[in-house]
Formats: sequence, structure tokens, C-alpha cells
Amino acid sequence: MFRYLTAGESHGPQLTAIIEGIPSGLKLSESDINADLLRRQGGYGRGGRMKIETDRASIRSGVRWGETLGSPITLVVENSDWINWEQRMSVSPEHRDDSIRVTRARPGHADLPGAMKYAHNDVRNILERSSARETAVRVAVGAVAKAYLARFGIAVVGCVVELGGVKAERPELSVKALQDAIASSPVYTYDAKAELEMVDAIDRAKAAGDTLGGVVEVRVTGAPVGLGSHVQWDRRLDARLAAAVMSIQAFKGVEIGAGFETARLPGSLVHDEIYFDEQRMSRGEKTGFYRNTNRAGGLEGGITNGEEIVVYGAMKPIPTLYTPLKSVDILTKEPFEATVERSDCCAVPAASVVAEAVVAVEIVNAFMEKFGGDSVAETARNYSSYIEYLREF
Ligand SMILES: Cc1cc2nc3c(=O)[nH]c(=O)nc-3n(C[C@H](O)[C@H](O)[C@H](O)COP(=O)(O)O)c2cc1C
Ligand SMILES: C=C(O[C@@H]1CC(C(=O)O)=C[C@@H](OP(=O)(O)O)[C@H]1O)C(=O)O
Repeated sequence: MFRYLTAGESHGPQLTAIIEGIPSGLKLSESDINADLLRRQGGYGRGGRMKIETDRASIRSGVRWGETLGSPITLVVENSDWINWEQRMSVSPEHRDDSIRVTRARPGHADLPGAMKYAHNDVRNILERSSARETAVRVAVGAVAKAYLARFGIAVVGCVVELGGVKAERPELSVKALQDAIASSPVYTYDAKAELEMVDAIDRAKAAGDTLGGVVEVRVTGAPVGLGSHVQWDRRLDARLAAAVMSIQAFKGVEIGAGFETARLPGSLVHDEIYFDEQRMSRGEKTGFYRNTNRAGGLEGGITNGEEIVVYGAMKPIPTLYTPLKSVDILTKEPFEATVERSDCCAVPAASVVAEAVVAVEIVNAFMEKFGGDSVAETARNYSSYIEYLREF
């Protein structure tokens, strides 16, 4: 089983993740991880914090001489901003200063329910952990998952398909050309026309002191038939993917394939008809079975069906607004209109990198469940014997 936990406050010294379940013998470098951290920090619409941080992951356990050992991997991403917060975030009671308490709860953030639940009269004790700063180390975990999947020819790519109501059209391009378009886009989308409108929407929202949400897409190519299972609710891969994407801060909806649209169409326009062509295997495909459409998004019965896995996530607008919303001070119970020092205006592009990471983790989890193995070589043996079997089916 592949699993991980994260720890760390937004303005504390560091974020930490411990990963368990990556077999031994996987080549892994900090630079593989840092490339994804750089993408997560970018994207048009982010605020002042990203000018302070230059995220870098350091591997503190589980890797020796460039290869995983099979033992837990510890990843650390330091917060550069910590030096500005050392006393305010100190672990020592000597630095306690109640005059700097945050008592103004922001609508849409975890501030009020968190303070009530954990019995805090300082909202900072909640926002430090509810902050999406945590996604930096989740992206680092995702990069490890992607390195593992790449070893088995599986790629995971996230991008933005809608932002502030502007929808992208998918052009008829090769996967490589799509990836290049996403990589060079300030809003991580593949539609150059929509990109201009998205950038403009962010500029207008920013000028109005408002914030924007959007929709991200994650595609997984190269996954074999048979990941996940129909036999138990918590083994259905579609359910696990939905939970993973929904766990990202500010995500409020998930679709697999045609998603909500399937509820509006008759079955004849929804289900992907099944064909067989033996010749496909001589062209390197894992099976002769195929579909001409992929409205199922690569999953039937919670099991991968060999088509591309397609997942969408809807992100709401950022809750901290420069044009403040009405709220109430948690101590005085007086109404106030919040003042904001800094915040992102739109983080949908960054969130597409986070979505890619959490999807990669779930695919690794299902892959390990199916193929097991304590070394990558052992997993590879199990995997190739399954592929051989599939060709015979
Ligand atoms: C990459 C990313 C960046 C974010 N940046 C901010 C921000 O600058 N200000 C803010 O108020 N919320 C930001 N959020 C959203 C909040 O973290 C989120 O709304 C909050 O934790 C409450 O959780 P919920 O929206 O899932 O209910 C960001 C989310 C993501 C994914
Ligand atoms: C730090 C990150 O995102 C932060 C997420 C966030 C929030 O409330 O979720 C609030 C902002 O932080 P701050 O309050 O320090 O300005 C964002 O910058 C990051 O993505 O690395």
C-alpha cells in the first residue's frame, strides 16, 4: 500500500511528508520533485507570498545514492517566510502575545468552524494548517508517485480547462503538443484564445478586489485495464480519485469523464461501445479491446478499462477578498469588513498541478494494490506477466 501524511503550518519552519510503500530500486532525485514545485508556485493570479518562497524539496530519508530503499521517504519543503514569523509561530510559551490574535473569521475559509471545533480564540491556530501552503509538500509526494508511474509508462498531466467562466476548447493536437502548450501557458491551459480571456478575467477580478475559481482536468495515459475494483465501495478507483481531488483546499466538485453531463443524456449517447481488433496488439497496445469514445473517463465499475483516465475538479474562488465580505469578530461578536494584507486572486493554475499530484498518488496506490512487490524489479515482473495474460484474454 502506498500512503502518506503531511505536517506543517503555513508560516512554520517547514512542511514535511512521510511516504510509505514505494518499493526499492526507483531512481529518484530532488530535481525531479523541484520541477513540479516550480510549476505549482507559478500560474497567473497568485499573490505576494509566492514572491517570498522558492520551494525546494529535500529528501531526508528512504533514498540512498539516487535510488529508493523501500523504507519510508521523508520530504521537507522549507518555508522561506518563516523568518518573518519566527516569534509569532514560536513553539515556546515565552513568545505568547495575545495582542496579535486573529479574531476576524473569513467567510469561505476554515476560520470559524475550525476555531469553534478546536476551541481556539485565535483564528491563526486554524488558518495555519487549513492554508493551501500544505499543497507544496503534497505536490512533492505527487512527483515521487509520478516518477514511479513513469517507470511503467504511465503519465499524469493536469491543466486548466475553465477559469472565471471562460472555457477552453481542446485542440486536435498530439499529447506532446498539448503538454507543450500547457507548459508555456501562464494559466496552464491548451487553448491559446481562451488563455487570453482567462488572463483578462484575472486582471479584471484583481482590479475589482475579487477572486476567481475554475475547473482543472487531469489525464492519465498508459494505465492498464484492471486498477481498482468493483467488489467493495472503498476499492472503487473512481471513488478514491474523487476523494483525493475533493481533498484539495477550495475544491467543491469532481467529475469522471462526462460526469454530470451523463445525467442529462440517454444511455445511447453515454456508454462507450466495445470493439476488438487483434492487430492493435502488434502495434504495442496491451489488449485488442478498444472504444471509439471515452465518456466513462477510463473507469467502469470502479475499474480502469484501459482508456485514458479523465478527472475534472471544480475550484471555488479564493475566500480572502480585497473587497471584503461581511463577517463577525469571534470575540466581540461585532460585525466587521475584513482588511487583507495579501492573498492570491486566482490559484486555479497552481491547483491543476496539485490535482495532478493527488491523482498520481491514487493511481500508484491502485497499481501497488494490484501488482505488489517490495522492489521495482519484483513489481515489474508481476506487471509484465499480467500484461502477457491480458494479451491472451
Ligand atoms: C493553490 C491554492 C492556493 C490558495 N490560495 C489562497 C489564498 O491565497 N487565500 C485564501 O484565502 N485561500 C486560498 N486558497 C483556498 C483556501 O485554502 C481554502 O478555501 C480554505 O482552506 C478552506 O477550505 P475549503 O475551501 O476547501 O472549504 C488556496 C487554495 C489552493 C488550492
Ligand atoms: C503559501 C501558499 O499559498 C497560500 C495559501 C493561502 C490559503 O489561505 O490557503 C493563503 C496565502 O498565504 P499567505 O497567507 O501566507 O499569503 C497563499 O499564498 C502556497 O501555495 O505556497
